[in-house]
Amino acid sequence: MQQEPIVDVRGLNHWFGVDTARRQALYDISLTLERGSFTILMGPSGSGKTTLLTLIGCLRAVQDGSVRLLSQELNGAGEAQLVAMRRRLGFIFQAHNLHESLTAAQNVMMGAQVHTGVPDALAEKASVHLLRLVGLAERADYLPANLSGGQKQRVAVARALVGQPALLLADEPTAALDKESAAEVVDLLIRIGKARGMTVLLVTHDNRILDRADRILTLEDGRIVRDDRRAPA
Ligand SMILES: Nc1ncnc2c1ncn2[C@@H]1O[C@H](COP(=O)(O)OP(=O)(O)OP(=O)(O)O)[C@@H](O)[C@H]1O
Repeated sequence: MQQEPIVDVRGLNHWFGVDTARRQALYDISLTLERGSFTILMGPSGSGKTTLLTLIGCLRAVQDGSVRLLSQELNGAGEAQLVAMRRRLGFIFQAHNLHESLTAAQNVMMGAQVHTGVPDALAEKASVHLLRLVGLAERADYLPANLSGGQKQRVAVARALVGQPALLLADEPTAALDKESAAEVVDLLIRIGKARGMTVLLVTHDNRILDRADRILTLEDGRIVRDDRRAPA
């Protein structure tokens, strides 16, 4: 039996503003994301990438069309359902958004606690494991101020993964990184994503990482204008 996709978007439209200021940002978007796939969403500034990512990520309400996420319809979902769905996702943003007063391990632990309300001892164990996975076991007790940009983003990756999300949404996660750190972060996401069967949707302008995706979706003026797939490496 064919598994339902992790994300199934049909005929999605979205508008911002009211009255004469009302502007359509997305037009009739349809796409599916299969389990374990790594998809890059690219396109010029203002083309609607973040809007689409935030709709799929339950960070804004669906106005028109259908978004099915982990087999649940988001159009018409109440705030409580959206909050519950968000807990099942992982997010990484351009700014790592780490708490400066907490160590790397504590930042990752917070991710575990927000997601699952698991006991401290278990959350700590999971955090240590994740930091090892992203190559930062030695720096678990460092504050963010004492980590490089790439290391901070790797902590953010660990934090996003600690809740074992089925879907990871990343918005420009490599924009602030040098070439080597950007490649490291993307390779980590791919390696861990494949190992866990996690689906990744990554918004980027960063041409340096395009060749790593299974699939590249291109948005222009709120429409998907290209859908390039390549055989997994
Ligand atoms: N909160 C908002 N209020 C009004 N208009 C918005 C809002 N957010 C986005 N828009 C508009 O919707 C369109 C799509 O924006 P969006 O941020 O999704 O594009 P993007 O492709 O992610 O751009 P960038 O690469 O610059 O981040 C743009 O025209 C933008 O001005």
